[in-house]
Amino acid sequence: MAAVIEIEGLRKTYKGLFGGEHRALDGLDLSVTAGQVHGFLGPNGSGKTTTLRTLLGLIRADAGRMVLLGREVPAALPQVMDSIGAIVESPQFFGNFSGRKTLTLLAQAGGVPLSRVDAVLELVGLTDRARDRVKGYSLGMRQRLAVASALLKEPKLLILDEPANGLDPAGIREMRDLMRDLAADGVTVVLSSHILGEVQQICDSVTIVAKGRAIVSGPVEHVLASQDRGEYRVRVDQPLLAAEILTEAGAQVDVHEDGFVVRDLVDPSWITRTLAARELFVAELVPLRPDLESVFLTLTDSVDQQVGVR
Ligand SMILES: Nc1ncnc2c1ncn2[C@@H]1O[C@H](COP(=O)(O)OP(=O)(O)OP(=O)(O)O)[C@@H](O)[C@H]1O
Repeated sequence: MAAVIEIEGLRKTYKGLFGGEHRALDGLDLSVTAGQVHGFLGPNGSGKTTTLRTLLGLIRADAGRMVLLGREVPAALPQVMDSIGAIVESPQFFGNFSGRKTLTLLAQAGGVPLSRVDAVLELVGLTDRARDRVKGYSLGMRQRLAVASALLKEPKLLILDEPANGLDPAGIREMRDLMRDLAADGVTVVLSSHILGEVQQICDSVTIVAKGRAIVSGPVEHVLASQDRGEYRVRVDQPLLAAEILTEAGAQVDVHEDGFVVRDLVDPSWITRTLAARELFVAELVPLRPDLESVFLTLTDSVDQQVGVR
């Protein structure tokens, strides 16, 4: 599959008013394949917005290479911009205009056929409220109106900075369904977020950034598998004795208040066999699979520690 976004070695240092410097991007790499929903994740201040703004030509990088839809940018931005919809800052709408009027004005200004207005209203699920004034819209509806405005040009690539910010669970669910529908229609979606549970459900692939660098990237299941430590939580009568037996037999065991966890295990049946041989019978054996949140915290913490010891 062709890459829709390709970024290599992106660097950006902000210069402060009094001669200070802040390195926001420190050689960042990012690759997004066509037709995917890609999560661009990182803690606050890790460089997500700076990356997206640089990609869209809103700020200038110090170094690095960026390719958008097969064209080198920023040089080719005028040629590719019509194929890209982006929301990198909360768009401001006139509260007294209706959703339809807002989109109609934007369509006219952008030379987009007016038939697109009803199409995008339908896509984002705002048809029923299209005649209402925007000032009566919920935050979720305003977000959907913003997405509708970004979809007017029928973009091949949609870039959204924190689309779920400030939304309640129902709003987040609507946004998630919308992203999936767009991807099913062939639109590549890149969204930055730190609502990781949602990202895990929406995204096909992710890039996790910390301190201006990508620390892991790939399909969600690969990223999760890469951090799988083969852990199993065991519940059994006499947990302390059981933990001792397994440790003596060579297992890595962490004892907790409510039982124990065996790590780095390939075959969980080894636990049941080993304990049964000593007349201890396992009541529960639960694989502990990492989720995106635990992977994110482990990886970004380890970057913090590396920077701390430098
Ligand atoms: N215009 C600016 N001038 C100086 N420093 C800036 C500027 N914009 C961003 N920064 C700094 O650059 C770093 C990266 O910021 P950026 O907004 O790209 O991070 P982010 O990952 O999008 O964070 P968040 O999740 O909080 O939006 C931060 O330390 C931020 O304070």
